Amino acid sequence: MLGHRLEVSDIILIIFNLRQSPLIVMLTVLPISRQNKITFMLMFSRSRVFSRSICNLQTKMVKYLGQQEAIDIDVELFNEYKYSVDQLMELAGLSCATAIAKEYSPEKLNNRLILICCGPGNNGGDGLVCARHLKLFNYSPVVYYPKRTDKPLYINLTFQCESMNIPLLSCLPDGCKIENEYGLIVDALFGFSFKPPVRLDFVPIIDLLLSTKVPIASIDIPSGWNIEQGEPEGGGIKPEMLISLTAPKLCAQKFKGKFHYLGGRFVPPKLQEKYNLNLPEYPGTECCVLLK
Ligand SMILES: NC(=O)C1=CN([C@@H]2O[C@H](COP(=O)(O)OP(=O)(O)OC[C@H]3O[C@@H](n4cnc5c(N)ncnc54)[C@H](O)[C@@H]3O)[C@@H](O)[C@H]2O)[C@H](O)CC1
Ligand SMILES: [K+]
Repeated sequence: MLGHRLEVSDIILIIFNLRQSPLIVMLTVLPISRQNKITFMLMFSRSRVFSRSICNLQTKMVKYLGQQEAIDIDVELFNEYKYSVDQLMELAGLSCATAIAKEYSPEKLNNRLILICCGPGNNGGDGLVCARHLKLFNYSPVVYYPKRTDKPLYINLTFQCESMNIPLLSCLPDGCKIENEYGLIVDALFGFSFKPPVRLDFVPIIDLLLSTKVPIASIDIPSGWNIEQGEPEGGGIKPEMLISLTAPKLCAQKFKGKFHYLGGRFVPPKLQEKYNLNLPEYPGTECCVLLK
């Protein structure tokens, strides 16, 4: 033990111990030889008290998922836990609308419009649900949904928006109109199944998100970002808000905007444990929680 060389990992362990143990703090100031001091610390760092402190630390850290892991959890929710897409999408979209309402009051938006940009997959579906709930919260959402899906779920979601007098734009408003009339853009273009680079038909809308000064709230993934690495080379969109769903994906570690929320409070405890998600506590009955 006395011959043990002090390595970086040991120093990190000792620092963690400082959080938990007055004994270690004492050791660092006691007038005993440096080598003995290190020996005591190393012994202690391998003790049960230490393991507990590391355990506490780990349970507090929410897990950031890789792309395949996010897909696996999704598949498991549907196949093993028998949820339907509609159920989860409704909860996901509601949590997005709720998080948005927490940070962007109608007064803060000067009662301006909210543009909801919806993509061809489930991320776009979350956007349609979010639009409907924002309308119920007394906002004025406008949907841009360029590549519609003809599955009944999407036909119904679109119909529900239309029947609530939410305008569905057939073409993208020009940049000037957006700056003047819109207070927020919701990016529901691509989620965790996105494979870069952005295909040609979505380049104009991504370009608009790249150049606009209107704040952007991205659902699950800032569209165009690599799910694991984050912003693409040459720069990507810079949302002010990110609402991660189920659990944040790795790219969320690179998010530098103001508000990072977690929504999609539907993961059964057994599934959370299986994937060590370490999800934060949702306050009371809230459907979203602020991570940063
Ligand atoms: N379990 C959950 O966490 C839930 C998440 N939800 C949301 O669903 C998305 C993931 O949905 P998915 O349909 O798998 O994929 P996307 O929405 O990301 O999009 C797929 C769609 O996009 C096209 N596409 C892919 N790459 C490109 C590209 N480079 N250029 C253009 N188009 C592209 C692809 O062809 C498909 O059409 C998740 O992020 C959450 O937002 C559920 O709502 C609830 C359960
Ligand atoms: K998105």
